[in-house]
Amino acid sequence: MQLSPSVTIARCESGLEYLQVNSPLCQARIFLQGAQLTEYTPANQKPLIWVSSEEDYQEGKSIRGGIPICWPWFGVHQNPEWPIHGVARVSLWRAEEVKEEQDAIRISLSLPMAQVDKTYWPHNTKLEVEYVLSDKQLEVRLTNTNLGDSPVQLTQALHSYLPTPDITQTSVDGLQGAQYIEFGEGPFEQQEVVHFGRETDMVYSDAKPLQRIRTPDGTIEVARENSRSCVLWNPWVDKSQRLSNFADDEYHKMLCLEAANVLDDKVELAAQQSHTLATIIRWG
Ligand SMILES: O=P(O)(O)OC[C@H]1O[C@H](O)[C@H](O)[C@@H](O)[C@@H]1O
Repeated sequence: MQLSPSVTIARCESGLEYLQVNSPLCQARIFLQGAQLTEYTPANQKPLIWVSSEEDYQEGKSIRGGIPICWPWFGVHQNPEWPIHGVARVSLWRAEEVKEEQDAIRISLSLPMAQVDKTYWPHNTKLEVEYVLSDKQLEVRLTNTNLGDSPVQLTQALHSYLPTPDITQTSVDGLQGAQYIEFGEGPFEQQEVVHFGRETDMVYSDAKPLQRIRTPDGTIEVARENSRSCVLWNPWVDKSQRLSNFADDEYHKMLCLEAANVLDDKVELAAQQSHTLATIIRWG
């Protein structure tokens, strides 16, 4: 079904629905499950988003790649039985609006709260995401609004999977000076540009709002708004073997740099207040 001149809605083999953008500005794909973007390629440039070759797009299962939306908690909940990274990434979102402007396509989706089990999220809030897709950059804006009368707290992340032709020749600049915890230890201070040679799972607090990832294919810039924390992840050899929908050697070809609100940077919403977490990703 055609939604606008450049945006159609279609279904993949396993049955999941997605919005497909085929525009002179870019190519992109956003699944309704999780409101998860799995493709963004600006015109005449290389893809900026990575998805596993083993992904089979099953209902109720998180897609390995793209930008999973982790909400209303990031990582393992204090009740370890609850799903890691919350429930938004496996819930069915609703497409709200597609707007084509001269230099960008705006797509917004919302998560109907009826989709969310009240055990996990008993609060009266609204959750929306807007994708702004141009020929230069991808912008993702995740807005929480507290519709209730009492304050609400949450943690969250835009868990961006980014491509590299070779992780051993990839580095991340712009985290120097930030504190991080890793595998439950720390805080440590990031002294240098980050290189990859082992499992990496760093949760940074108070990181600068822009990082540059240098890969043999070029520099990827990842900026954040209303986010002091971010997560840098590569599963390396052993964890790759344990991950769902992930080939054993795929850690060579990806990394995640995730715009987050975690640790001391959790979102605290007073009654009727809104907060927008954003990440902006582009070739530098
Ligand atoms: O396998 P998932 O539930 O998608 O989680 C994938 C990864 O997400 C984040 O980056 C966490 O920091 C990692 O510890 C976790 O392994």
